[in-house]
Amino acid sequence: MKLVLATSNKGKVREIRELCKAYEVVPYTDLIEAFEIVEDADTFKDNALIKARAVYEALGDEDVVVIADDSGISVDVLGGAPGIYSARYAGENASDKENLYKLIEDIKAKGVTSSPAHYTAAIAIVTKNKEKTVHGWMYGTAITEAIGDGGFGYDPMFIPEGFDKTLGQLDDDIKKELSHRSKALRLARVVLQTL
Ligand SMILES: O=c1nc[nH]c2c1ncn2[C@H]1C[C@H](O)[C@@H](COP(=O)(O)OP(=O)(O)OP(=O)(O)O)O1
Ligand SMILES: [Mg+2]
Repeated sequence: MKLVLATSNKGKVREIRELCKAYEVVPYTDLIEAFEIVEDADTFKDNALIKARAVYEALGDEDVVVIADDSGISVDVLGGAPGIYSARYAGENASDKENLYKLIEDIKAKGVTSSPAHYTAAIAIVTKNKEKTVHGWMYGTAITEAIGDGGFGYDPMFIPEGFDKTLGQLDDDIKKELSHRSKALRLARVVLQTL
């Protein structure tokens, strides 16, 4: 079965491919022109559904299976920010680096050098007559330094629980075991088997 990913994030495509080896995983931008999808819901789940539905409809092939991931980081000392706003924390078209450095500065402004934090991933699966969502979480510590260049997004400032290095430094295989996205995709694979 072919899975079409409703994302334009290359880091997600790489990770989802690695975690869904039994499927042919194709970003929707390989099939049709990229278009803007307004992610204006107030939960990860509803934003994932918005993306998956938008791509399902745009493809115009009722037999296709579309998967979307909406995810983000929540920092305790910031009351859970940036959460669903993670991708636009430093502004509408902010880069990963701009978002990362803004988060570091905002944690520092609280007078601390680290804070408990967690990542959330909601995965939506949309196909003919069916919409399903699953979630996964990864807990750890957000630090006020960026170390390493592995992963993507906020990974250089995130130390997963039980480790003393950031996801920027740790091997990809470790993130693959523990991540919010891996956990959600494990559940998504169960749903896919029922299609
Ligand atoms: O494993 C992760 N490691 C580091 N950072 C991460 C991760 N997972 C999500 N994040 C951050 C990146 C982005 O700032 C936001 C996701 O925003 P989100 O809207 O879901 O994705 P996006 O706009 O990059 O791509 P798209 O919407 O096309 O799927 O959270
Ligand atoms: Mg997005």
